Amino acid sequence: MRSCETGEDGDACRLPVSTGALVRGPAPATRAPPAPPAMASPSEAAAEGPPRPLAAPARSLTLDGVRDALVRQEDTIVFCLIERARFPRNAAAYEPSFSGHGTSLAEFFVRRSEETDAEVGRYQSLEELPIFPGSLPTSLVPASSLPQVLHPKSASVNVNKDIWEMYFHKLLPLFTVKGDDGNYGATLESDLACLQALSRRIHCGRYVAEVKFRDAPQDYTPLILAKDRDALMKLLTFEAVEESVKKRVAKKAMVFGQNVTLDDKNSEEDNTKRKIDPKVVSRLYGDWVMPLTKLVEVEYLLQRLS
Ligand SMILES: C=C(O[C@@H]1C=C(C(=O)O)C=C[C@H]1O)C(=O)O
Repeated sequence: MRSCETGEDGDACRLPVSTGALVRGPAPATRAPPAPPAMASPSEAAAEGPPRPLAAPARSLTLDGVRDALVRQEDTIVFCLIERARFPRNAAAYEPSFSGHGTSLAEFFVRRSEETDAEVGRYQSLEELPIFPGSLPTSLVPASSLPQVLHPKSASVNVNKDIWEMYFHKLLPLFTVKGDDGNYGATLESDLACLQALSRRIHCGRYVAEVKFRDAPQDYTPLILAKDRDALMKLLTFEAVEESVKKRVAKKAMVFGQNVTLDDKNSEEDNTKRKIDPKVVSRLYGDWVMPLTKLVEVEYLLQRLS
């Protein structure tokens, strides 16, 4: 876990074990020759490496349980954004090539971090999906056999490329101030924490889709067979839930981002200076996090019967 965790419970942003959270499979593909800097497309990413075999469905997976996990992950995401907002934009870290390298410093850092993560077994958990899955080393940690709940083919849905584009090109300019303090290492560390938190949340869409399918196979099956994306999207959408999510994350940004002081006189004034704008967090969810979660749900369902 990275530095933006709230502290008291390092594993609390995960799905509870009863929902099949600690889902593991064998390590991803062994290291390939040095990969080109271009990112894999979501479909390429899904295609890379053998599908990880999954065991029999856990009976305890419920929509309420997965939604509870999503609520808890909101805390992690808001704290991660607050951490990143401590640094200015530091745009030089994202420029296409640095010191003769074919990638940005950001991409270089994420690729190297993911190699280490792969070696320590991070991606044996199906809740963790790499952003650059193409050339990862094998895990040094033996895979353990924990309950596995996702459908093997659908489990590899990976929209990390879209998350990367959204984060760097749309979101970052909305919550960081222009400027450059040269502190690129810490900045990128906190970017990666944001990306991983967003990725975990958005790919929870696979668990949501699995539970929705199991709850109503008679509704989903004909739409899956007809490959009717629009109808699937309509069926899995709950607008009232989405409205509550947007309101709750804005409130969390307001509460977590306030300056807490012991001085009653100053506290009201300080509270107007938030560490992150609640409207940005609400927009992040409304415009990107929830649509991408639903895209994951649809993609998962389309492969659910194969
Ligand atoms: C995740 C779900 O599916 C959809 C996506 C939501 C989200 O990303 O928060 C909320 C409601 C649904 O429209 C769900 O039903 O809980």
